[in-house]
Amino acid sequence: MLTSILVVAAIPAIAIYLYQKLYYLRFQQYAAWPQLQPSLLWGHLKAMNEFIESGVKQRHVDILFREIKEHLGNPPVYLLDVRPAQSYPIGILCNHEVAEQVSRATKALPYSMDKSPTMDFMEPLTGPSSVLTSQGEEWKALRRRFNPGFAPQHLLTLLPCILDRSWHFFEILDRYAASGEVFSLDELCINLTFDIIGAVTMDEDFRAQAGPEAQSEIVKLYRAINLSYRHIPTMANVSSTPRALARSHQAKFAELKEYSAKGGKKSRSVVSLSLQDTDELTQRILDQTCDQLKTFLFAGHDTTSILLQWAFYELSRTPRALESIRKELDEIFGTDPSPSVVRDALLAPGGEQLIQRMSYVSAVIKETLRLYPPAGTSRYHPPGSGVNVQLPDGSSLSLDGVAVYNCATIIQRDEAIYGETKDDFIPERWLGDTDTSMETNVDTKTGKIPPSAWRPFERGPRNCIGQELANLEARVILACAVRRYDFTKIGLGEIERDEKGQPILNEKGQFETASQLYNIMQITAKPVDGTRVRVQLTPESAKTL
Ligand code: HEM
Repeated sequence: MLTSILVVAAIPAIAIYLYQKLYYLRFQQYAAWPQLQPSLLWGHLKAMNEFIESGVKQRHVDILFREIKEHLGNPPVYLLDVRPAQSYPIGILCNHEVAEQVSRATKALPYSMDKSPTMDFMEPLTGPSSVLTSQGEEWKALRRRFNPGFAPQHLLTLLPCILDRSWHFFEILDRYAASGEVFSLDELCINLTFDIIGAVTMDEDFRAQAGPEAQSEIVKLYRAINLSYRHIPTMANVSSTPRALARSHQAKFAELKEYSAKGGKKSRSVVSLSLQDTDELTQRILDQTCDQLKTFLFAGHDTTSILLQWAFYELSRTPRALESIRKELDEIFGTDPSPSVVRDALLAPGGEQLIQRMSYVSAVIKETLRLYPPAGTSRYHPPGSGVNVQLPDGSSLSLDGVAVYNCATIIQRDEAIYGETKDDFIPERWLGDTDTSMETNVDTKTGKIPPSAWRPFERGPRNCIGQELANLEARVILACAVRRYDFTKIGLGEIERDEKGQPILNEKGQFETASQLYNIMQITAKPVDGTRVRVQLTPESAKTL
């Protein structure tokens, strides 16, 4: 009897305790952060849902984050309390100076802040020991091991391979130009960049562009994995495909063992670098190498293919930019627009210097990655770590316990930096500072754009190891393609025409479009419709046939 009375009496006390605890978590713990009005039970989940419902539901979270930031009056950072959906809140970093403090090395954090557990969703794809998600000394050792494979001088030796793989791409485009068929540029670009990264990582020809019959199993598996992330991945498809990948990689290692035994350790492919100094292929080494291969294969093709799609699309609706890029290429390679002319010049002695002269091409790449960064970084330190950042007003903010996200989509469209043209495709803004390398990226001559306000490859020690490869691929492919083809977007983002069937040029020098092409989240940020296009040979190219 007494026990029952005590239990009944304890209920209000427990309820009050729980209420106070929840009240603290929702309204006090992170009160220093700008944020939407939280609800006691749901934090910001309900409010976020209202934002999701107010627009196209599939849109990429970066677009949603941007809308919330504008709603909040453009603070430099803000908080989304997504507990209990996740055990920690998310901090959206919208200001380049704050983002820079998260990504740079400090005395206390020589490899910058740790990667966030929000990255765990990548594990089925990249494995537990991936260079992308590993931390501390383990990460440093991996990075050191792979750096030689991405040194600028070494990358130039890949030029013949990049050009060779690109040839299939141009052949396929020629076929589509002849048939007039509508096709997915996404599929073509993915297959192209997969073939290139296959050669770089494994010295392999995956024949991704050779059609479903001839494609390597790995290509099909990656496609399946990627699609499984389109919606919430089901355990079945996410867990089985990487296992199959692992089997496939392990078969490769057996070959490699033989290859190494013959003294073939000179290659700088990821697989060779991963196994260098290895005398015995233990299961641990096999597993670790497999994780790195999975990481490089994925990270090395997906993002670059997105860059190409958006670049072709933006050029197709910006006649001024298309004219400028073609003019630059005419000046460098002569007026014959055949890709073979560009290839021959690039492969001839001194060809590398021609790449350095492609300022406008680089500006197009830089501007495309500014508007449509395919990826970002997220970092986390648990409560009590003592990690703070300084906000632009000089105040200090604790990041402890918050998974912070450097939202490049927001940062790279900051009106305070890019002005009223923040949402417009203007490659010219980069002329005079077309260096796409994050290490050497410097202020423009006018000093207007701070280096940290352009961060598609992220910055600091955990920046993208493959950025120079991506830049090289994109420059070579654009240089060969933009004078040969005219792309026309079909469906979403299609150009509007007047009653005479002519495109309508707006005051920004771009063709008006009837709707807007946008990104969705499919691991990275990619165009929603796979970039459906039609392609034609340019009149100059048609003449050379
Ligand atoms: C346009 C193309 C690319 C973009 C926009 C891009 C973007 C990024 C970003 C934002 C990160 C940081 C991710 C994070 O902190 O979670 C990153 C890391 C990484 N990227 Fe890329 N990437 C591109 C191309 C490539 C290529 C071609 C490769 C491989 C050859 C590659 C391999 C990697 C790897 C291995 C990391 C992890 C680096 C580390 O933590 O040390 N990426 N990339």
